[in-house]
Amino acid sequence: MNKRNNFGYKTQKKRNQSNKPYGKKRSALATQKGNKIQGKHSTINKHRGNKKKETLEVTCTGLSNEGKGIVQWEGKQLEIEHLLPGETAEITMSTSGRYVNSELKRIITPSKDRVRPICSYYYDCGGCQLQHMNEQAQKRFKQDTINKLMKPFGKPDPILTMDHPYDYRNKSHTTFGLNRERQIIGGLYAQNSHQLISMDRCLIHDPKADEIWKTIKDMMKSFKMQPFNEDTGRGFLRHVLVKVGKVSGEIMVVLVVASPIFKGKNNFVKALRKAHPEITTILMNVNNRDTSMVLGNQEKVLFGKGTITDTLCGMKFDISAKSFYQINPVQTEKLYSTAIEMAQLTGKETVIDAYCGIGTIGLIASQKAGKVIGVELNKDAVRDAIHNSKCNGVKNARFYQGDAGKFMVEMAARGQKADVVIMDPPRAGSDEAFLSSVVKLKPKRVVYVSCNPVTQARDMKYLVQNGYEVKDIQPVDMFPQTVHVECVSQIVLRDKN
Ligand SMILES: C[S@@+](CC[C@H](N)C(=O)[O-])C[C@H]1O[C@@H](n2cnc3c(N)ncnc32)[C@H](O)[C@@H]1O
Repeated sequence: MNKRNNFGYKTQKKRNQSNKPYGKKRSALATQKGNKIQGKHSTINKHRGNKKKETLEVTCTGLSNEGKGIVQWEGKQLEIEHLLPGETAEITMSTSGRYVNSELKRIITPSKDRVRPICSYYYDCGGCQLQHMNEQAQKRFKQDTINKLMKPFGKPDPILTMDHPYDYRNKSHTTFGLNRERQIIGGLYAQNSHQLISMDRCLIHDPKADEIWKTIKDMMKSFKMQPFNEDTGRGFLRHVLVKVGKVSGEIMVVLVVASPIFKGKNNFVKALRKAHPEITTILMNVNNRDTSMVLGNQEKVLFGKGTITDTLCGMKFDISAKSFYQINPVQTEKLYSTAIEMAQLTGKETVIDAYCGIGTIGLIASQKAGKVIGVELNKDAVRDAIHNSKCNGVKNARFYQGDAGKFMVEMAARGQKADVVIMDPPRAGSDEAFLSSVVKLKPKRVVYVSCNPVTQARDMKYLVQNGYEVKDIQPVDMFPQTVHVECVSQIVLRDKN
């Protein structure tokens, strides 16, 4: 058994021993970012000299953007996971060459914001980073993060939080491995690693998804299905992806396998459907590449239509295995309603839905717009968007496959017009090709939806330097218990332009 102190905190040494997949070793350091080295479970700070492991008493002065406690040490700033502002604690510092690994050992004076995490895997998994904070502290942390990043543009509105901040993820993917006793285990990778953490419930997943993958894990032995081992390249089942339509109740199960030869697949599908008659479609996805990407290119429908349908803001959306679909539908409705309100549509406008995924925002906006033009890189998502347009009887929307930046450059070169641009790029944000074309097209309003306010603030700065001003900023908590925060902003063309 691992030892925990009063606050449920385990030491790094104990954590490393838990549920390690057979024969797999935790590797040492990860990537270097500026002057900081990011480690697997702990923050590793660059420092000169060779020192032995030592224990220090420190006081936390604030939180980093990643939710880590900031402490000062010998004139340097260290970031310690799971430490809260105002807390005094013992940390261990171990030096290896030029690198110092600092981590929390014992909390001496706990913060009033500290709670015992309700997930028993919290300190092993790393998928959530804020469960040791109460809800008010999580809310304050996210609001402060957005306020700091958006300071050059004005004061953001209060964050829209979730009433029940658990069970919200409509998509989960589980990985399988063998433990030391060579029994099959299933769970999630620890953050930034391929260390499999055996678990039977993730409190932010839809509970149904966890029941399904556990059934699959229990079926594996009788179907002689081995978990795939990344090191040896042997084994069959790599992951199970489950997507749940929260409103429709439809469920998709994707068996991600290492080889297209799936012996006994009909019996497997029959047994799985018998155990879970609520599953509406089952797919096999073949991923035989040496990659950390979950899904491969080959896909075969084993049962059902191969997609699920869900309802969002009163419209129906078909979702494929590979298409992006927001993972928290309760908060997505708040996000989309805010975005469409910010677009201030009157029924006449030409709206660009850039990075449109399966067309959700554009199709919802089409009810209030003259016409919608959607652009998206993923061809499966574009196919879904076109299908979704037809299913909802939308006549004024067109969707195109391609890079949004290139698409906008071509639009600007052809002298085409757009009144409103709604953009929702991936975490990396947009690019100069896209943003400079927005500046050329001069839409009256840009509504920028983002899951990464750091890149959003960078892109907003470009627009502000090129004729736009920020009118409204609304953070939305789409990912409770984690450090992530969604943000939508309304950016308008300044009068003189
Ligand atoms: C955050 S998702 C937003 C999707 C959609 N707006 C929604 O709310 O469901 C970002 C989307 O951008 C797409 N994407 C990524 N890079 C792109 C690019 N260069 N050009 C166009 N789309 C891109 C991704 O495939 C993904 O569907």
